Amino acid sequence: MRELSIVLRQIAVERKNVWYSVLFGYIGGVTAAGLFAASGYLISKAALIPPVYTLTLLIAFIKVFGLVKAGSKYGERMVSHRATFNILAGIRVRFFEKLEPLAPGIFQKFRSGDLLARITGDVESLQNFFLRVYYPPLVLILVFISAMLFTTFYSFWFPLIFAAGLLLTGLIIPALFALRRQKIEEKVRESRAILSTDTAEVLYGFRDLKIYQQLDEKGASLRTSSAAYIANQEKSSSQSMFNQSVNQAAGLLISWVVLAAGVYLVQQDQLDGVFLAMLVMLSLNIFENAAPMAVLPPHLEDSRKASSRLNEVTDMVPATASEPYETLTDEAPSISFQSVSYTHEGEERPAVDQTSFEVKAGSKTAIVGASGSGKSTIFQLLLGVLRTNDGDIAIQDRSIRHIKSEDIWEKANVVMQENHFFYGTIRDNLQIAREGLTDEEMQWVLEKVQLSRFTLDDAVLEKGENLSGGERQRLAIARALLRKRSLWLLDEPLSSIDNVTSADIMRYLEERTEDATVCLISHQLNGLEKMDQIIVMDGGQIAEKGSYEELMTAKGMFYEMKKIEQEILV
Ligand SMILES: Nc1ncnc2c1ncn2[C@@H]1O[C@H](COP(=O)(O)OP(=O)(O)OP(=O)(O)O)[C@@H](O)[C@H]1O
Repeated sequence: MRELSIVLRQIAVERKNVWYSVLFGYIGGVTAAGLFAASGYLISKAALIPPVYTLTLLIAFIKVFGLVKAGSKYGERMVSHRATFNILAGIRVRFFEKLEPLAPGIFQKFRSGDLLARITGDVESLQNFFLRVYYPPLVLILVFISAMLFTTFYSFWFPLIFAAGLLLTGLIIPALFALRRQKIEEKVRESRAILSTDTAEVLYGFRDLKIYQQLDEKGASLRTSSAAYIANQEKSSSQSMFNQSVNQAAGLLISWVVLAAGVYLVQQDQLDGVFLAMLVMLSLNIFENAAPMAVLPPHLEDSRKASSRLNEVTDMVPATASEPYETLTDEAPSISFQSVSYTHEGEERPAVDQTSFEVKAGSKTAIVGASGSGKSTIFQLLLGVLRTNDGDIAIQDRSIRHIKSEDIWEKANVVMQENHFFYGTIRDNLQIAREGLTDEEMQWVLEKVQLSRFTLDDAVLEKGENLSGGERQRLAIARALLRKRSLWLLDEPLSSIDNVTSADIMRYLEERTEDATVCLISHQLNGLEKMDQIIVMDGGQIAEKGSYEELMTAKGMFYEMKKIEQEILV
């Protein structure tokens, strides 16, 4: 049951609606049984030609039962569904709250399609836990107990038959079917996850698949996984119908037993024959309600599996700061790396290996080096997205272990190689920089990054698909410029922009970041002359560091890189 804690906790929050569901369910069940029983009694009694007022009274009873039954069934549906939607909403919020701190590293463990299947399919399937597993058995047992108590007045045999029937239809038959259902439900879940993963891959990789003419092949594989999911769902539904029908047949059989017992008792003069139809009708009604119990174990199993899959994600321990928490001031920060090492999950070679360097407050540092030398990993460690395996990082002389990542993100302007853009307008994408931005401020900054040909109302498609790589980079810089922060982390922010535009924007950035601490990752070695410090990375380690002049005089790696760049440019 531990795995169901995610849903049980939300049910506890909804306990008022849960109790109402049970109450309305019980009233509905008892009045439905009363309606059937009174109808049976009315038919038998009418055959004996009683006084009219007896029949009138019985008809009035039936009408009242009918009305109360309809009202309470409606009430039960309403509160139980309200509870279910609230429970699902609560689970989704909880799941997202847990997911948020895991977000940067989550894709190392889960594929996005699989994660989507968990967030949508698994959460959705938990609706069956409350609606079919949690409260209906309670209602059923209460109605059965009431019916058994009622029939005790006629003979002790009836409650015994009812109890045996409840055992058969509520426990034995569902348990017998449970195993078969388990297998098919497992297949449904598996095929749903495969379909979701395949769909996400085709959607994300659509353009490349088209260019590499692999779309037909991927499309065919997607159709196969979709057909497998549909087939498994069909099998699951028909099996569920079959199980319910068998349980219903068992219920009818019990009603035959009630009839046979009743006939015997009438013959033995132990029961008035006028009650026979009433008892059979009562039995027919309550065993009809027991039929859905056949699908209870699979729903329970399904909910257990769905919860476990959700727990697999939420049980991941996020890389968080530990107490005592330290907060950063708004001043330009100093940064210090002390023998920092980090190895990405699943990798053997450290991406950053025993790296130490200092960045003075308000200084400008460039990090250069071959592709894969660990430059971006340094930024991720600095932002607290990744936590060091070894060594320590300090910002404003405070260990990053005690600084919440949100605090670092709050203080930093980050422009990465790839930045996310939302579906909407240029304005929507700039407004996330900070609250209260005016159109004038946004237009002004667009001019500064040479995007003045765009208006604030121009559309931006998902992930900025309708913008060129360079335009996306400039829009990301514009967004950062609007934030006005004292720490700038720029990871090749101008790599897709032509040299002239890039030099202009760089000049403007220099002006705007005069007092800020700037760390710039760059493949271009031009324009680094003004940097206070250049760090040259090689295979996760610092090969050399110093000012431009120092490195050029040392004639080391930087000097060689610069020579190669010049040869290429000539
Ligand atoms: N999420 C990840 N999972 C596993 N390995 C990773 C991950 N990200 C980076 N790496 C590995 O870590 C090493 C350093 O990568 P990093 O992105 O820091 O290099 P980089 O110097 O920024 O490269 P580039 O200049 O191409 O951006 C590389 O060998 C890379 O393959």
